[in-house]
Amino acid sequence: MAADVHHISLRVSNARRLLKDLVDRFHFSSFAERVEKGVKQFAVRSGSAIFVVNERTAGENGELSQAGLRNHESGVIARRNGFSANCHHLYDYSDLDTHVDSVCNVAFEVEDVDSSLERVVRAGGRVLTDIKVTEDEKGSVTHAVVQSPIGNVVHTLLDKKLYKGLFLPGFEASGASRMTKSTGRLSHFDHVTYACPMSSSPPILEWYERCLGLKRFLVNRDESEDQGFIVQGADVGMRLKAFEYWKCAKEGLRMPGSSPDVKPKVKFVIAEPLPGQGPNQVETFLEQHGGPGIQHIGLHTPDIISSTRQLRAAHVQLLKPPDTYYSEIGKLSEINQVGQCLTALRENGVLLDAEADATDNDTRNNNQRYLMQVFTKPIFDEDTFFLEIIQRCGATGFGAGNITALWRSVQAYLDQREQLDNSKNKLSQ
Ligand SMILES: O=C(O)C(=O)Cc1ccc(O)cc1
Ligand SMILES: [Fe+2]
Repeated sequence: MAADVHHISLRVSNARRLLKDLVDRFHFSSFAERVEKGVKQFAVRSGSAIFVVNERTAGENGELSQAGLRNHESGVIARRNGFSANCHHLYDYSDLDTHVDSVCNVAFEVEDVDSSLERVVRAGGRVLTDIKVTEDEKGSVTHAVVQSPIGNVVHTLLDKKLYKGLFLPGFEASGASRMTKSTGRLSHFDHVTYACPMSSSPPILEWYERCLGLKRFLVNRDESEDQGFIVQGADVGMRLKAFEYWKCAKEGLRMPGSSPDVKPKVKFVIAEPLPGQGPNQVETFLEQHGGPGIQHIGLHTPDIISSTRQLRAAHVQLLKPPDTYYSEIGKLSEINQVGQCLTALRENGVLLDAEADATDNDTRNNNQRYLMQVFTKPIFDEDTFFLEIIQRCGATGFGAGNITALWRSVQAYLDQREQLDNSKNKLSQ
């Protein structure tokens, strides 16, 4: 039974460069690392959101790596500080590697790896790395890795109840030159959005429910359970379906980290293109990434205006919504009603969507639940991954207005990139 996201790992060709971006621009703190010959893994955090940046090495896929060490299937074991591990990216699995930078592992902290894995196997899921115990002087951690039904995405299931160390066995505190304090306000992972091929969501939802016990979550109240939430217009066409981990208490399981410091639940969103569309951002992702995978991650902040100001000051490029967004009918009163400031939102390109409550006839309360969002430009070389900054003020889903505007902001960016690439190609011909 999956319970909560422990960390999310990325596999990139230049780990230090991404680390520097996450620290200098997104104000993550660099706190733990595992740097050995041929292996680079860096852990950074902001609030409870932890990214592990793993560097891809040339011969990783089952061949000898640069350090002359084989991957785990060859069974070559390294011993270091009394700690046994294969000389590869720990708590990860690389054989499904893509040719581009990618976010490929959502690691869940579970109550009991044995029973979680048993459930996966019973439900027909594929185990990539069987149960392993890693340990150092601070205790031990049990983990296993399973394959998700989505492209190169895997899930590490880990239990660290018996561990008192900084992060995970095998990692050490970052060297003094790299150790930094988090100065940003990004507090936790809010959601992970997968880009998937057309009509692929039913078996994906079924897999997550059967194997990990995650349950369907309606994106908003206009969603049909069967069809998902369809966002469609002249220039927009996408089907969204979402799921989240279930309140495990109902099934007699205690979540790790239960009160007093329960982390908010992370949601998972599947985005599929709709039939009959022209080029669009979901297809672009599938093409450039070489298959389905994680398209973006929403990071929560308690104050999106101060966060976006801080990010912009650090040269993070945020996508702008269409010019007309803030002058749409009703937008200004929606913004005023919840007590936000149009100028501050517009200045930072932040979108606001209020969740109207069908059962509540008191208009004063109608628009009290809302959310604010903005996308960053892609943070890898290819357009295969970007971050989203999100602040929820009572709203738990996603609003149609914002989704459309987010879609348009991404599409405008991609179209501009394509034009630029085309003119560059023409010049070089
Ligand atoms: O609204 C959100 O935050 C989403 O995650 C929905 C979404 C998914 C994919 C896109 O390309 C654009 C928007
Ligand atoms: Fe999102």
